[in-house]
Amino acid sequence: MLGAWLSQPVFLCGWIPEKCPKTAKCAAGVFNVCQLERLMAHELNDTYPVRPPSICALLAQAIDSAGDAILIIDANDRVVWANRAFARLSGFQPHEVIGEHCATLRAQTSPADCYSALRHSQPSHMGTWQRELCSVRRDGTTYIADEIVTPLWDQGGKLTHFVAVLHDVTRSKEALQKERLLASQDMLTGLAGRARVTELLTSAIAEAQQSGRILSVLFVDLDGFKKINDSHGHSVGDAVLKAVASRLQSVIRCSDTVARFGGDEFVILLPTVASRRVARRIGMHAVDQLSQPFAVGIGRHSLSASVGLAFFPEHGRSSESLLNSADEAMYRAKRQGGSQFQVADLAAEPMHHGRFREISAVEHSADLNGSHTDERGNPGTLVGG
Ligand SMILES: Nc1nc2c(ncn2[C@@H]2O[C@H](COP(=O)(O)OP(=O)(O)OP(=O)(O)O)[C@@H](O)[C@H]2O)c(=O)[nH]1
Repeated sequence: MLGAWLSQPVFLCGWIPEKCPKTAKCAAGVFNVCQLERLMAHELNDTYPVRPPSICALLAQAIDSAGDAILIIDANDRVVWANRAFARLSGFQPHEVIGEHCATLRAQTSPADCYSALRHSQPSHMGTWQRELCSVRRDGTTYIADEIVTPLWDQGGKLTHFVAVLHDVTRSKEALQKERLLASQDMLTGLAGRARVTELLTSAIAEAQQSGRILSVLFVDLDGFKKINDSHGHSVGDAVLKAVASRLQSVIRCSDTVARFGGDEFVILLPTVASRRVARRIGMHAVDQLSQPFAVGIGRHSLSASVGLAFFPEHGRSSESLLNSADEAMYRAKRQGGSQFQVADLAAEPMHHGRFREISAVEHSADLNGSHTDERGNPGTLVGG
């Protein structure tokens, strides 16, 4: 890191040619670049017929040409120097920021974001601080930079400056945020996404543990959905997925959640269901709803769904194990011809554990020893409304 070596006088002394009579003294001493330059100009005049190039100028040129933005800030948080990459990143020309307080460059001005405040925090083993900061550009937009801050000390051990090397991470941060949003919300149907429902399930498990209320998860997978895409195109497939989402929402209460887990898979979370019988009824209702033809565009499209149901705690004590159990039951429904509903069955040989995460041996044994219900769903039949 450029910022790191700026504070290393040994590196600068290494520049001194072999003939330098002061090499040993230089290597042992602590000099800043301009002191070193003065020393060399003075001491080497007799040795060298041609004066060496100015180290200050060379370093200034090197730092000015660096790819990452570099700021030098004094101990009172005022900018004393900025390079060209900083101008490209922020839109501020060096003369516009020199003399300014660093807080004027920040999107939010928190005293903790100032450089002088870093003195109170522990630096890394390299003697630097690394942090991520949101700063403001000249045009008012913001950028996020990974910043490595190196302190500079004088000969008396007093902190005089900070060198901040800023690496722009705005794009990767935005991509990550977009990815998170996509995972928390499904853009096509507007339903919760996989990450969101997993989060909700985890907190519902914690609440069910406290309250002892019944919590269940339904895993819904459409049967033969690929055929709709293949025969009528993706846009019809998309419209059918949206219609599936609204039909599934019609079978739940507002305290429940329907999520699109991915592709043609949906999850229904019933965090506080009145009884196991009600949960089974909702599962069968979902099968029934999705077996009614979908009128999309000019055509009517027949579809069906396989649904698996798992209860906390008997079919799993974590979000992953519950989802695995519901998924396993859904696969059993599919293997038996689809368009039906099955309850997770711990007696059956697990076929698909691990699709979300392997159930741990402890968890599985806890499941086997738990109060397993003997209730089963009736495949394909709708009981009640
Ligand atoms: N239109 C559309 N199709 C999607 C989307 N996401 C996934 N798919 C398609 O959904 C299909 C899911 O594959 P499968 O689960 O094998 O489809 P299936 O025909 O229902 O198979 P079974 O589950 O075995 O009955 C694939 O063809 C994907 O291309 C989407 O957002 N829109």
